[in-house]
Amino acid sequence: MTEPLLKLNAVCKSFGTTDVLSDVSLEVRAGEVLCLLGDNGAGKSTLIKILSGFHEPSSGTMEAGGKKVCFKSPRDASSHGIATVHQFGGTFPLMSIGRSFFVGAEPLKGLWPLRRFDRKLANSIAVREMQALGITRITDGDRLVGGLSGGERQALAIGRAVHFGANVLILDEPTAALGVKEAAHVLRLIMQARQKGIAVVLVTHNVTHAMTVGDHFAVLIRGALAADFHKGERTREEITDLMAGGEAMAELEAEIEAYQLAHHGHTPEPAELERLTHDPSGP
Ligand SMILES: Nc1ncnc2c1ncn2[C@@H]1O[C@H](COP(=O)(O)OP(=O)(O)OP(=O)(O)O)[C@@H](O)[C@H]1O
Repeated sequence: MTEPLLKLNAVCKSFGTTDVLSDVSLEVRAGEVLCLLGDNGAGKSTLIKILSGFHEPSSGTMEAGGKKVCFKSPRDASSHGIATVHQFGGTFPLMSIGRSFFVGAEPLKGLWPLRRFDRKLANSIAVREMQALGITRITDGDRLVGGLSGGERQALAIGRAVHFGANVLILDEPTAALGVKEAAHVLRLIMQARQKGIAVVLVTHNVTHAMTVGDHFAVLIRGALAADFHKGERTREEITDLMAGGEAMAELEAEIEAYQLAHHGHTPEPAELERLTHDPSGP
């Protein structure tokens, strides 16, 4: 088996007195899609912010390419080939496709002091990369990003990451808010990235999407790694149950059963049920 491209060893993260991640150990390898699953507030975003250099772990260590790393900023993470694409592609609506593709790494032309942005080159590369990802409708790099569909924006962001040599691609809910066809296209882009040997970390709430492209699955429940398994090791029902906090439902069922036993078979009244369902750790 290949060396993991990214590895977390017993990572914990707290904000003040709030413990958000506890003792998370996880790895992702080249050419693998790791799906990070979990209910709202489980800690998925916090985990990917650690992987992408937005947050430092409170304790625990991280390795990239077999070497211990400590990312102080997103720039540190990107210098190790880690690219993060945020939910809406993280692109700038009022920028052109060519500008947005090269933001921070603009190709220049002309001699100093007249060096300036090479719009034609930027546009042609951006359009070529998008077309290579199957977005053949885009032929004009001067078009504004704001006029692209959600799937096209994802393609722009993924194309950009691949063009700049990412070896780990972190995608935060890339199919949320997309129609069925667009979501399918984004899933195809993920498969293309995997075929190129890129490690993909995919955050999603959608079990179907995860099961379609995932090789490796990690489920977070209240900041802890509740399950870490590979394709074929769990059924869809088991994954759905884990994601929906199946253990919380099992606890509630046990509490209702105990109530019925203690109250001669009566089911709890609505007020009592509310008291039972109230999760003291909730908001
Ligand atoms: N900067 C912060 N300061 C304090 N608490 C935070 C901070 N960031 C996140 N949290 C808390 O950490 C917990 C996990 O949040 P996180 O955003 O990582 O969850 P998530 O799994 O990504 O949720 P969702 O699916 O809803 O996006 C939440 O209870 C959240 O309120």
